[in-house]
Parts: sequence; structure tokens; C-alpha cells
Amino acid sequence: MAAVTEAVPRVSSKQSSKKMGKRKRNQIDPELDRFDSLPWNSSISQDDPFSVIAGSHELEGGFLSLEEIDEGDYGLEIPGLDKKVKKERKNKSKKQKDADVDADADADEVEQEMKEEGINVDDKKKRKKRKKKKKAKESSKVEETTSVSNNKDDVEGESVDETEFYAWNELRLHPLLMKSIYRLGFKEPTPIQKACIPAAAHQGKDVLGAAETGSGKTLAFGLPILQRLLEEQDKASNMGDDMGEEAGRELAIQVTDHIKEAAHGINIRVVSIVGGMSTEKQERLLKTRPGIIVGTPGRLWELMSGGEQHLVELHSLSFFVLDEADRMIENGHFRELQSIIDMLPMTSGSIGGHSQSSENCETLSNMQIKKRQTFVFSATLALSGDFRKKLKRGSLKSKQSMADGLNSIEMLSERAGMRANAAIIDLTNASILANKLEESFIECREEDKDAYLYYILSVHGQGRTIVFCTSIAALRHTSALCAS
Ligand SMILES: Nc1ncnc2c1ncn2[C@@H]1O[C@H](COP(=O)(O)OP(=O)(O)OP(=O)(O)O)[C@@H](O)[C@H]1O
Repeated sequence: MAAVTEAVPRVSSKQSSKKMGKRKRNQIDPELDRFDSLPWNSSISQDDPFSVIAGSHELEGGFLSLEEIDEGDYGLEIPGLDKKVKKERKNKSKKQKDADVDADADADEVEQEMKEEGINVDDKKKRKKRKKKKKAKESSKVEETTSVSNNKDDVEGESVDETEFYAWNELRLHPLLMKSIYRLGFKEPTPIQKACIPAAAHQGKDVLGAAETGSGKTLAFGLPILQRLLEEQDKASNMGDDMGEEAGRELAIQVTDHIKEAAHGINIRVVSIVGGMSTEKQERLLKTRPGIIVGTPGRLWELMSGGEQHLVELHSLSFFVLDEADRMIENGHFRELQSIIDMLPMTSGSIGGHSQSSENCETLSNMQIKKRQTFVFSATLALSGDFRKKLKRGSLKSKQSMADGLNSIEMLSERAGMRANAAIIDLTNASILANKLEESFIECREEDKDAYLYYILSVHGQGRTIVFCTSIAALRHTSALCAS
């Protein structure tokens, strides 16, 4: 596999060709012509061109979001690179013997990426070396207090006034998570976090949560997952995997970054598996068996259906998260999402759960199926009054419902294995309902609906009224009733 990277931002095709033109004038090189004609991917986020200077969480200091192009075979030959890299690695391992182990692993990974991607890595390596030296210096000063802490900028040593964060106390989060919270400077949990964390982290409940956009939903499920993983860490050496489903690539990356920040100082790897990036690179990342995967349905399903081992060993899945569930049912990810959900083993607590292990999924009978926690989060939520009953009865799995696909949050939650005792936390009403509107709900039998409608219109229908119907037949029926 040949790897292609772009080390500098492609400002615009116009500028880029201008640059190339200049180079061509200086030295006529047919190889450059060939490189110029390659289908380069932009490696710089449109939204954040500054990131090329500032660095990202993945690769700090200039080279950012290096991408391989799928199935690329560009025959790039950099004579002597392998030897050079090997030699440098050897020297480095002697010099840095006592340096931080994780820093080595990171650097090696990046170096390996560079090597595979065939670019000159001198600058990058110098920067990495400087960083590692600094890290080694710091680690010799600060005594390691915990086996899982592997970060240089721990809050230890900095003066954090814990009393300012007292609002978190009742949530009883793990000390390492509290450290991340101090570092992030979040003085108090947001309402959705306050409501979700006890149910999800301490009572082990599934959560169906809704709150307006920007209300902190990511950590409302992120913190309970990290909390439970930390609790499990001591008990089992082999951690369960978590799979986050995200509606879009940017969202998935955003969620990954957010969870990574919260997982700072915790030995849990978080990776994003999204479309538009090299499948080969993602397969390599998955081989490291990350604890948390944040993905988009399309790419996840592509890898799952291809039998990617870490993704099909779902018997040990501890958490399944559907974030932005409202968007997920809107924008046509049904097919892949449904396929992914169908591959999930039935949860030990789900009633009438489904187990549709495909040929790619390991046979479940011999496996110990873990109790899986399901989180469904959305910015809007419209649940029927008897949603919990439906969950209990499994009626959302009726033939008709199946045929309709995953067209409602109720169905999505139920098919994902949500248990009937799930915590339903809806903080949306206040913001969604306009101030002057009053909302009422009448629970009635089908045959009484007309009478109720007639009554409501007679008593309250002095002004203008809109009656919403679910079908043309119902519309005709209601019009006739109102006209009479
Ligand atoms: N407890 C907190 N205190 C202060 N800021 C917080 C807290 N929790 C999260 N945030 C910040 O609030 C912002 C929004 O959080 P988040 O992305 O989780 O919201 P969201 O509800 O998932 O939004 P969306 O629906 O748009 O994805 C982020 O920048 C995050 O860092």
C-alpha cells in the first residue's frame, strides 16, 4: 500500500497550481508533473485552517490530519528513507531509554505513519524529540502516583481550588475524571449531565436523553461510560468496547475530541472511524483494539461487513450510544444503521431482544454476553405516552414496525436494545414550546377520538384551528366531521 500525504495546506487549487508552475519553471521534472496530477485529498479542515499551525490532538506541530488515499499506489520512492529511519530509531531508543513509554509509542506510531506515507520526516522528528526530552525531564521530576496516569500536563502541581467544583460532588465521579473536569474548568455539570450521570454511571440504566443543542450531551453519556470503564479496569484486564454512532464525520470527530479531553490521563484509547479517510489507516487503528470507537454508520458498517475483527466481536460490547438520534432518523442512514443494530447481540436485560448474528459476528451461544448499556441522545424528543409499555411488550418490533424501518426515536431506541427501565430524561420542553403555547394531552381510545375532537373544537375552537392528521384518509374523515 502506498501512502500519500500532503504536508502543507492546499490553500486553493489556483494557488497550488501557481506554486507548482513556479517549481516547474525552476526545474523541469516529469515526476513533479506526475505528482501534480494525483487525486490529492485536502488534509486541512476547511473550518479550521489555523490548525495547521497550532497542531491537533492527533499530531501536534504542523503536520495535520495526514490522510492516505484509498487504494493509492503511487510508486513514491524515497531512496534510503527506510535505513535512515531505522538508524535514527535505534539511536533514539538508546538515548531515550528512560523517557516516557507512552511518548515513545506515540512518536513511533507517527514515525511509522510517516514512513509508510513516504515523506521526509526530519522536521517532525526534531519536534517530537524536543517534546520527548521535555516529557522525560518532567516525568523525572514528578513521581508517578497512578499506574494509569500517562500525561504530562496533569492538574497535579497546579493549584486547583476543588471547592469551586463542589457541584460535581454529588455525582461521585472517579478522581481521574474529576481531574479532567478541573483541567477543562467546568465548574458545574449542565442540567442534562446532572440528570444523566447518576442514572447511567451509578444505577447502570439505559438513558434516553434529550436537551437542546450545546447543552453538554456528549459528556452526559461520555462521563458515565468513562466512569464505568474505570471501575471495570481493575476487575478485568480486557475492557469492553464502546461504540458511538454519529450522524456526520465532523460530529464524530468533535465527539472523539471531547471524550478524549475527558479521558485525559486515563488509559483508554478513543478513535474515530468516519468516512472520507483512509480505510487502511482505520483498520490499523482498530488493530490496537481501542476502548471507545466513535463512528459514522456508513464507514462502520463498511468495516463491520468486511469482517473487521474488533468491530464484529460484539459480545463484549459494554455501551452502545446513538447521539444525534433525531438527525440519524432524518437523513437516511437507515440501512447501515439498521445493519449495525441487527448485528448487536441481544442484551441480557432486554425483553424479547434480537440476536441476528450474521456470518461475520461470532456465534453467541458460546460467548458470555455482557450487559450492555444503551444511550440514545437527541435534541428533540417526541415519545408516545405508552413508550415504556411498548418497550416492555416489544411491540415496536412488530412486522409493520420493522417494515417501516428506523423511522422514529422510539423504534431506534428499542431496536438498539434499550431496556424498559431506561431513564427518560427530556429537558427539551421548556425551550421547544413557545412561551404563549399551552400543551395538553388526552389519552383516549381510538373510537372516542372524534367525540373528543368535537368537544375541544366546540369549547376552544373560536379562533383558527389547525388539526394535524397522519393520513389522507384521516384527513378526509376529520374534514367531514368538522364540516358537519
Ligand atoms: N459542565 C460543563 N460546563 C461548561 N461547559 C461544558 C460542560 N459540559 C460541556 N461543556 C461545553 O459545552 C459545549 C457543548 O457541549 P456538547 O457538544 O456536548 O453539546 P451537545 O448538547 O452535544 O450539542 P449538540 O447537540 O450541538 O451536539 C462544549 O464546548 C463543551 O465543552
